[in-house]
Amino acid sequence: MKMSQEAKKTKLYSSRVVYVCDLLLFKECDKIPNICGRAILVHNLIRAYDLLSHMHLIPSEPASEDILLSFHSRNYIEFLQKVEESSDLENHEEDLLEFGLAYDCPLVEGIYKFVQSIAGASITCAQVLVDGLARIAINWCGGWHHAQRDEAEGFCYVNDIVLAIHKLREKFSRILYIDFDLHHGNGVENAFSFSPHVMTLSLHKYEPGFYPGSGGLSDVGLGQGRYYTVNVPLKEGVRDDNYFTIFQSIANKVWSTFCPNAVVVQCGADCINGDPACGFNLTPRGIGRCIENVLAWNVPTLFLGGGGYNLPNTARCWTYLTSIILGLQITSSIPDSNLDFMCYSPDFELDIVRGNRSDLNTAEDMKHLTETICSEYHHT
Ligand SMILES: CC1(C)CN(C2CCCC2)C(=O)N1c1ccccc1/C=C/C(=O)NO
Ligand SMILES: [Zn+2]
Repeated sequence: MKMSQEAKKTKLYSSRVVYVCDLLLFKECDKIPNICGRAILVHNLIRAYDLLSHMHLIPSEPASEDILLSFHSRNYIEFLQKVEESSDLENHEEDLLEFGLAYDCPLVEGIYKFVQSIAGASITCAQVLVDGLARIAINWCGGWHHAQRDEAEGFCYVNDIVLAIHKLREKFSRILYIDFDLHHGNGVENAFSFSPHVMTLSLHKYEPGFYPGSGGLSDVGLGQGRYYTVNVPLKEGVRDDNYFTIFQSIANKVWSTFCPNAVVVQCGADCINGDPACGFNLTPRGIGRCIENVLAWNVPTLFLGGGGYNLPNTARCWTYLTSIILGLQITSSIPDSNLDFMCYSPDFELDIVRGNRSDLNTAEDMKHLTETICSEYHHT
């Protein structure tokens, strides 16, 4: 049967990697406190390594009110719209607090437009995967995993991940969410804790008093979703080999039992050595090995950003991960054509080496975690 032009075009894209390239989005993303300037730094480094020419660049569409309401409450969304219009914020004090817009989620200028833009980028990527226009999509401005249905949390104002997974559910029946961020992906886990269609797997630092405090080993999901929530609580200082070994064991078990037909990966870079969050002792190569495992599954996959407070290191990490996703070898010396070249001093190297701090996760800890988690499947 002769292939139509449209089908040929779609066929062509299906092996492609789509990358959200939108200067307006980068500008909005740079409004987020603590990571101001990060979005364009990441993009500039990816461009300096000439990786853009290997990807299909797409602009981002802002999310409509209806799409935002597919997860967030009407109260929360209408409050964001109201606050954007009003100039006198004084008498909104208690409302701001009620919707989490304080402390680590201070009000940002034009907050509703900001939320539409941030959410829209990940949803645009999900739409590309649903339409079969590509097998892989990347949005380093996404990954805001703490936002809850009716409030901002942990400097996440909108849960773009939940909205993107909701969009993917239009076509895919079993979606695996993997969260490599240093912090537990509580917002995404909460949204799907009752669902057997979305399995959430989060590896994170877990110790008394460490934010957000959820994501313990016994946190396995609820009701129909029991055993579709997987948490890997780790002590501080974890290194590449321990991390990759436990990820590989769990990921392969999840692959063979859950058989996902789509994957969403949150690549928060605050787990990398040198981040001020100072939690784990990983390097981009360690995370790179984990995503190589995911890429080998060959199912539609969406890659998102997340935390990452050492801005040059976050740019190094996500540029390296982009090269892994593209299957390209890139040099470790930062191209001096890069606009922000001086940010990468004193080494001007892409590689981030691990620190000397010890890995508090003992071999017994890792064995216990692996056995407990991998044995869970006898119940289902
Ligand atoms: C204020 C920032 C966002 C910045 N920050 C950096 C700056 C210095 C050390 C780590 C935090 O720990 N923060 C937080 C504060 C309160 C609640 C959550 C977070 C972070 C969440 C996160 O990264 N999720 O993936
Ligand atoms: Zn984080």
